[in-house]
Amino acid sequence: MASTLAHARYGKDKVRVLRVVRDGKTHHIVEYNVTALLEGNIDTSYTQADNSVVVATDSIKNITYYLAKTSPHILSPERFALHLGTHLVSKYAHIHKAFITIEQLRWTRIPIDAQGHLVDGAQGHPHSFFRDGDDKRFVKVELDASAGKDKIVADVSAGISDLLVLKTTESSFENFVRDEYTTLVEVDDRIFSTSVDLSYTFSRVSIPTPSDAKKLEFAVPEVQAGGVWDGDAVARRARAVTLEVFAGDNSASVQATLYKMAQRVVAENAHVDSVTYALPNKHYIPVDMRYIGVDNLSPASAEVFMPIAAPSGLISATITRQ
Ligand SMILES: O=c1[nH]c(=O)c2[nH]c(=O)[nH]c2[nH]1
Repeated sequence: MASTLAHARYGKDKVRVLRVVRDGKTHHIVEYNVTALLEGNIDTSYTQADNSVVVATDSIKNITYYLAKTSPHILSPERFALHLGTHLVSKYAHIHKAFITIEQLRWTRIPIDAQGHLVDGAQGHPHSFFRDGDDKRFVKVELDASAGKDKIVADVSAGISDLLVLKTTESSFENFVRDEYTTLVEVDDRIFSTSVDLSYTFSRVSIPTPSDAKKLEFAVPEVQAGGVWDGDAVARRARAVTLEVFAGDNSASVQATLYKMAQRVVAENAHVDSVTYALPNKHYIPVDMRYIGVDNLSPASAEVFMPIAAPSGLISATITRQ
């Protein structure tokens, strides 16, 4: 037969889990969409209908829920992904790699003061939450145990998607190439809106061998809260930097603003090796009202805009530590 199985990977997608952690009257929650995929000596399940090498995707789902119940790392998506992946490659002799993706949905405490009133900046209710944004935090972990179950290494990247922002001034776009195809006019003042996709890559970590495949604890000191790459702290800083630069930059272009954001993420996170941003330029076009004698086109008088769903620009770049 003139074909061969070049690559095989399988597992469970969209495992939805909400976990409550009760700390007295204060409750913590996380909501995750988990993808857990496996590679290893599984080729015969494709080529010879040999299911003896298949850990059912239903079992992979069950393991995800079991660890959501028992893992001490559940509140951190980076650590939970490392734990889940480590468990999978440790437990099954013929599984050499695990690919875990976790998307975390936002749940923020409702800011209620001691009198029960909604107050901006109040500490937050102990057990009531609201969705305060459509942006998601995500984590991607690749666990590789192919050098041996005692030599597991993990590549971890994480980031933010769908963080929608808009500013109404301090954005321009001038001095671009002008030729026979150019119709865009130069503007020194425009709306700038984008839906930020940001991902950053951490330096590789080694996972200490779990002494028993069922053992749930594993310690990766650099990954713990306060460690050299504490995923929660990096995610918080990356989101803050993105919003700060977006708001504060007098933008010459999406490209120039993106570069400033990425430089700061690298500068402020010692163990982030590289940062990639993908920024759609979500165009808002001032409506031409000259037909009725109204100026809505010059930057100072433009007040009514038409959001353009498509096409959009798409500006991306990766910035690495030197
Ligand atoms: O910030 C921008 N970068 C571009 O590359 C571009 N191209 C375009 O038409 N408008 C813009 N804006």
